[in-house]
Amino acid sequence: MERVDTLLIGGTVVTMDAAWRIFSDGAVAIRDGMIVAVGPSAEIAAHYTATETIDCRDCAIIPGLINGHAHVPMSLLRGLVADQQLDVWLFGYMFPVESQFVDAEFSYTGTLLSCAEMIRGGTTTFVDMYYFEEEVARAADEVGMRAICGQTVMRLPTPDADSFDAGIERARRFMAEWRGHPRIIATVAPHAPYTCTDEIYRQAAALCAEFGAPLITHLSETAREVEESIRDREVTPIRYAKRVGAFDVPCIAAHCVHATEDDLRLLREARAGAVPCPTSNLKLASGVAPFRRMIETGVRVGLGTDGPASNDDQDMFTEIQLAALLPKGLSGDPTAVPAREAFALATCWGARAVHLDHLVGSLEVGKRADIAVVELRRLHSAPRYTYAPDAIYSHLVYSSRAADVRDVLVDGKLLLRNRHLLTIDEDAIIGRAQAIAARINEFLATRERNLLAKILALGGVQQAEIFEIQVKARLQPADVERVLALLNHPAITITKTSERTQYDTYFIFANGERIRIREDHRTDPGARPQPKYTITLMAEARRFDQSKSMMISRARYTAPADHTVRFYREYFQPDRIEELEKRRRRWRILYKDHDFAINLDTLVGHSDPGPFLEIKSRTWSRRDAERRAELIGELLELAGIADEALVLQEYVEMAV
Ligand SMILES: CSC[C@H]1O[C@@H](n2cnc3c(O)ncnc32)[C@H](O)[C@@H]1O
Ligand SMILES: [Zn+2]
Repeated sequence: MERVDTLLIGGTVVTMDAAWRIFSDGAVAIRDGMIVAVGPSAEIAAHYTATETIDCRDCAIIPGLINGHAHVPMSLLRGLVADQQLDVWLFGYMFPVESQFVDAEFSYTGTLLSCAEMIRGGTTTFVDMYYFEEEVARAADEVGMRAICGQTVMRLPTPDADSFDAGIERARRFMAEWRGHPRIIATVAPHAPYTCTDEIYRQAAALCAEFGAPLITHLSETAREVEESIRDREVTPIRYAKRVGAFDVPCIAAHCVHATEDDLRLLREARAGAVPCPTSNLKLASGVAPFRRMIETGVRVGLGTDGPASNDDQDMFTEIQLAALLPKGLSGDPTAVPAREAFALATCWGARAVHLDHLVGSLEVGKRADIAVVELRRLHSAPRYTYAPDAIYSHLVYSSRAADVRDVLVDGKLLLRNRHLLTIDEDAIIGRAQAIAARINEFLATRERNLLAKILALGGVQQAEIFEIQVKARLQPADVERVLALLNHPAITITKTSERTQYDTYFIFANGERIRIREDHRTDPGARPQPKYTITLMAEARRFDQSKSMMISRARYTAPADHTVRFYREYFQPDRIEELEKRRRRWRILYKDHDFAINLDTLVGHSDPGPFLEIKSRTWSRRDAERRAELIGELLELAGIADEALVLQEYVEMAV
C-alpha cells in the first residue's frame, strides 16, 4: 500500500481530462499537493492508504473552478450602483469612489471577503486585476488560493500610482517580489485600450516577457468601445492589442464580447485567452460573447465573474450556467454550448485560457490537487439519473449551486471542510467590509445630493468667474447694421472674431441649477475643424438688474465634456432637458480697457429665432461687474438699441 496525504473517495469523479473521463464511483489520491492517482474507488482503495480520507458519497469530485477575470477587492463596492451602462458605472461611480477610498487596506479586506465567497463556491484559482495588487496577492496567499494577480496600469492617475510610469514601476517591484511563488503569479494589467497608450501596452508586454508572466487586459467589452476604437485608431481593440505587443506574451483578454471573426482569428493565432463574464456583460448591458464561434474557431475560452460591483457575486456556477443558456436562447440551437463544454470553460478550457493548464483545470496525475467536492443530494438537484454518463455535466451546470460545494482543496490543502472555511474568519471579514462600506455610503449620500460634487467627481473642472453681466436685445434688420457699424467705432478694438454653430443641451434641475453641454463648431474659414465640447454647471442665479443690463452672480464650473450627452443624462438624471441650436457671430472687443463679447445670434428651429444681440462680460469682482454693466449701457446707446428691444430672459428660458 502506498501512503498518501488525502483520499477523496466514493464520489463521481469528473476529470475534465482530454478523454472527458468520468468515474461514477471514483477516487482521487493526493500527496504533497499533487494528484497521484485518479480512478475507480475500488482500485484506488486497493493501492493507497491516506492520513485523511474524505467520504464523497452523493458528491461530485470536480477540478477546482477557475475564475478567469475578477477584480476581487471590488467586493467592497458590491451593490454600490446598479442599472447603469459601463461608461456611467465606471467613470461616474467606480473611478471617483476608487480614487477616494482604495488603499492597501481596501484591497486586502476586499480580497479576503472575495476569497471567502469564491472558496465557498468551489473556485480555487482566480485571475485578478486591481490596485495595490500586492495586497491581493498577500491575502490570496494567506488563505491558500491560487491566483494570477495583475497590477493595473493606465494613463490616468490611479489610487496607487499618479502616473503610468509609477504604475509600471510598482508592477515591476511587485513581480520581482513574488517571482517563483508556487501559487501566486504576479503580473501587470494594462486596463484597456481606451484608458491606455501604445507605450503602456508595450512596456507592460516587455515586463511580462522579462518575468515570464501573462498580460491581463480588458478588450472589446462593449460595442461602443469597438466603434470608438475603429473611429480613433482604425482598428478593433483586439487588433490594436496585437499591434501594441499585448499578444507577444501570453495574454488574458477579459470580455471579448464584441470580437469580430477577424479578432477571433487573431486571438487563436496568438493563443490568447478570451474570458467573457456573462453576468457582468448582461448587467452592464454590454452584450453576450460569441461563445459558439469562439469555441469553433479554436480560441482559448474561459469564464470570469468580473468584479463584484458589476456581477454582483463571484459564483462561477452562475457563469457556467449562463454560458450554457445564453447561446441557446440567442441562436435557437440547444446544442450551441452543451453542458459539458460550458463546464469546461470554468475548468480545463478555463485553465488553458489563463495559461495554467499545465498545473490545474483537470483531475489528472501530476496536476496540482485543486479540487472541489459538490453535493448532489440536495432538494434542487435530486433525483439523479445516471443511465447516460454525461448526465453529471447537466447536473453540475443546470442544477448545482455554489452553496452545494462542501469541500475545497488547493495544492492538496483543505480550505473548506464540511462547509467550514478553514483559513478565513468569515464574520470578522464581513464586519471589516461593512465598516469600509459605511464610509463610502456617507460619501455617496452627500455626493448624490450635490451636483457640484458629481461634476467634480468626473475631473478636469475649473471654476469660472462668478459675475456675469449681459444684455440681450431682439434686433430689427436696421439694428443689425448699426451693431456692425458699432464695431468700427474708434473706442472699440476687436481682439478676435469667430463664427460658430452651437448645439446646447440644458439639464434643468428643480432646485434652479442647470448643466449645459455645449457642442461648439467653428464655421469661419481656417478655424479648428474639430468641435469643442464643454460641460458647464451653473448654480442658481442671483440677479441684480443694473439699468439696462442684467448682472448675475452665480457659481459656474466648466470642464471639457469627454463623454456623450447620453452619458451625462444617465449620470445626472435631470428633471428636464432643453435643447437649443444657434448660429453665432462673435466679436471679442476691448472697450475702455474692459473686454466684452458681442454676439449676433439666430436660434435655429425656434419660434422666436431672432436675430439677437448679446453683449456679455465676466469678472470675479462685484465692483468690476458694476463698472462693466455701465459700459454695456454705453455700448447699447452707441449702437442705438431701444429699450423696447431688450429681452430679459436667457435663451433656454425663452425655449420653455
Ligand atoms: C483593471 S481593474 C481596475 C479598474 O477597472 C475597473 N473595472 C472593473 N470592471 C471593469 C470592466 O468590466 N470594464 C472596465 N473596467 C472595469 C475598476 O473599477 C477599476 O478601476
Ligand atoms: Zn473587468
